[in-house]
Amino acid sequence: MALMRCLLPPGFYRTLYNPGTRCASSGTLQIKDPLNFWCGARVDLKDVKTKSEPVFEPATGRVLCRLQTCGSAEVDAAVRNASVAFTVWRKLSGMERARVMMEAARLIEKRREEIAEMEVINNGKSITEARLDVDSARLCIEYFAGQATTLSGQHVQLPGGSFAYTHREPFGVCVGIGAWNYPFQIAAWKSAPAIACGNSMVFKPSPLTPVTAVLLAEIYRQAGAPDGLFNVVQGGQETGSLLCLHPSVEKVSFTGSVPTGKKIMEMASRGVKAVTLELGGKSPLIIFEDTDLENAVRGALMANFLSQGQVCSNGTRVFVQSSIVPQFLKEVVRRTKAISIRDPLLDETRMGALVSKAHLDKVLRYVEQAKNEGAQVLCGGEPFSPADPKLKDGYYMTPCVLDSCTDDMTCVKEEIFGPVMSVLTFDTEDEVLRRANDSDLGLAAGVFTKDVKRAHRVIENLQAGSCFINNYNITPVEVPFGGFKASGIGRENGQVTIEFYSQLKTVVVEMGDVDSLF
Ligand SMILES: NC(=O)c1ccc[n+]([C@@H]2O[C@H](COP(=O)([O-])OP(=O)(O)OC[C@H]3O[C@@H](n4cnc5c(N)ncnc54)[C@H](O)[C@@H]3O)[C@@H](O)[C@H]2O)c1
Repeated sequence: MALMRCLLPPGFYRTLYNPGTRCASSGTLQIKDPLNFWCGARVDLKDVKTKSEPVFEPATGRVLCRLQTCGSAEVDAAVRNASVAFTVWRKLSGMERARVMMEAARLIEKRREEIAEMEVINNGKSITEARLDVDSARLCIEYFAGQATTLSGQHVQLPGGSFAYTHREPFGVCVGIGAWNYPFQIAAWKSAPAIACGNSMVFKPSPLTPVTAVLLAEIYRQAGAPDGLFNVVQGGQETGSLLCLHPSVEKVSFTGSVPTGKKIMEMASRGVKAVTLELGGKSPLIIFEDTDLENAVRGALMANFLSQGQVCSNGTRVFVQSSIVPQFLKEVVRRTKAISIRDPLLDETRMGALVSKAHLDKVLRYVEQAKNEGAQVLCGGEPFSPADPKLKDGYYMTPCVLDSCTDDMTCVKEEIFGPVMSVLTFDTEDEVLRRANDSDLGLAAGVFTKDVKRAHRVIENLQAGSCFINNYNITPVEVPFGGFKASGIGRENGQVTIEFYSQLKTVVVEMGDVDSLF
């Protein structure tokens, strides 16, 4: 196995993460920086005139490090490095690529706890969820390692013994741009299909959560990937734009909000580059009166409160059939009030901190606006200070259930991206379908009912890319994930994703003479 070839002198790393002294409590863990990575190593920009900005630990509000953001020279260096890696990587067989990917998956498993802890201190989610995110990243890399070995084309017989064949080729340098809610997982969900197909990647995490993508870069490198196969450049909008507009970039895969997705598409269109867009949602969850109420309540909680409600596919418009509304609300509120909000690094914590102070304030404003527009707060929706004094400056709020919601309210129309469930009542199937589809977004949807015919009929008529029957927010890596309407273009995970990270070449082979008209 190749050791990481560090092009920088020792001593560039400021605070070394030391598992020997690990103390799983917020406010104590240190991150290792710098966080940029290309040429097979972390790159320190401290001598380069570059912008820097603070990175916070949401659980405590403490500054974790200062982020060194990349300008055009750094983006260009990373893209050039990725171009060089591409020339090597594309020539490997699927089996050879798979071997590196499987080794990366093994290293992720070995470092699971460390990666999960880094995710927690940078994102604020509970360690239990962060571990599952790391597992999802590993599984995705394993899955696409398998896909790499099966990439194949089609043989088409033509008249006179002539024939054609097709095969899938990589694009070249792909750019990945990530959101802050699943930092490590997004980096894996984008890089795994990309490199399985023979591409290289330059990845830009959100500036709010820059810490863990670089761990993935180190892991790929340690697993034997060539220098430059997976690079990390840090920064915000400006760095992202430089990546999208770079002439050597062939494809952009983006996860984030709808307004940014539109800008990405516009920039990519200038170079007629392929795009994958994984954007926002305002998804409906429909609960019929014949449902198993216990499961429906569990489903509604999973659809709203994972990752402090900061999940794109969340079913935040919960439509409940009139006859079961009282029982449903009673049980949902009881369980929501019982959610344990504590230090996210503790195993027993079920809800941690929101990603930033600004985002917390935005979510709280949505709750205020909902009240002003006539919604009734059944529980939560307030800033929260956990008992532990070191968490007093963290970004916590109590999970909120809103009743008496109507379709025209802002909380029902806009993606809040926080722990806020809006409950709406309905009477008939036709009515709920019309209301559920009344959105520009179409990421996900769910239905709870014991009637199997109704379940399929409703799903068939829902305008959403990722649908669930009698469960919610289940995302196995074997299953494609992505949205309809303004929620996106393309898919992540599942076999079909190979099509979004490769291009089809057709070759026509003449076995006879050329039949010329001239
Ligand atoms: N569909 C999905 O799979 C999925 C998954 C996670 C999050 N999301 C969505 O992401 C959003 C929350 O994430 P966010 O706040 O980080 O989104 P965002 O759109 O603000 O930012 C996403 C990324 O884009 C970068 N960026 C911003 N402006 C850019 C520009 N002009 N050019 C290039 N890059 C630019 C940011 O730095 C960040 O890395 C929510 O809407 C959520 O639904 C979708």
